[in-house]
Amino acid sequence: MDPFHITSKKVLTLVMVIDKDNQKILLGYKKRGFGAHLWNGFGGKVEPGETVRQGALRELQEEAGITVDDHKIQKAGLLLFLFENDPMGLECHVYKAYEYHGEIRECEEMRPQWFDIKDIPYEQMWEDDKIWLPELLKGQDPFYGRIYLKRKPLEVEGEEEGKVTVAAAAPSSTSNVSLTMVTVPFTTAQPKSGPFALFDHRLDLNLSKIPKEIAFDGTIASYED
Ligand SMILES: CNc1ncnc2c1ncn2[C@@H]1O[C@H](COP(=O)(O)OP(=O)(O)OP(=O)(O)O)[C@@H](O)[C@H]1O
Repeated sequence: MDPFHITSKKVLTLVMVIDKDNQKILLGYKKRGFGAHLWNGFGGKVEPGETVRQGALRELQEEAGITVDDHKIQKAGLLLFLFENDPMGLECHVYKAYEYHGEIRECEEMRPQWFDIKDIPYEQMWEDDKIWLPELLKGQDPFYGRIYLKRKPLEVEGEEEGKVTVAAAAPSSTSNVSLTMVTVPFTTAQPKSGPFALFDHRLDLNLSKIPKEIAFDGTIASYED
């Protein structure tokens, strides 16, 4: 049995806000939940009754306090995250925006901060971000990626430098009930890049050749712009 076979998916969004003039990117430090203690774009689960784009705009507003005009948020890609021995995949719709309204502010889930594009903290981000984010920044989008992840062992060797409370990866991905908060040590030797390690990936930079409906693993991803 293929350990990466999925039978269902959750639909998620991820918005990257970029200041082209100053060559900066807005990232948020996730304070709790799935991906806690990692820097990432802003996003979350699409709620019933909203389009993927509406979900992306809502999450950006909730997590960073800012809004983007509907026509100014551009689809940058579609990523399918597959976790070993987890039948639930995550279909992540990635957007980019170069303009926004409002004041950036912190909330109880995310702490936003601008980073120089040349100093993106990839070592404290999901390991897959370093696969696709450089392509987005180079304008090599839209892309379609399949990202295979394996749970990291919780035990770490080496000198202990600190403790971090993370959501231990339980089989059901983002479902809150399946996450257990545990405190694990981290060291300088261990990248603080979350509970999953990148196992394999395929990134296709030629999304325009892929039909609007992409069939994979017996399910259909709707690709809206
Ligand atoms: C596996 N590799 C990954 N690489 C890069 N980004 C990843 C990711 N896996 C999940 N993400 C993003 O992390 C956020 C989780 O969102 P998440 O907190 O679960 O959603 P939401 O805010 O709805 O949750 P609440 O239930 O309200 O806490 C969401 O933007 C999603 O796109």
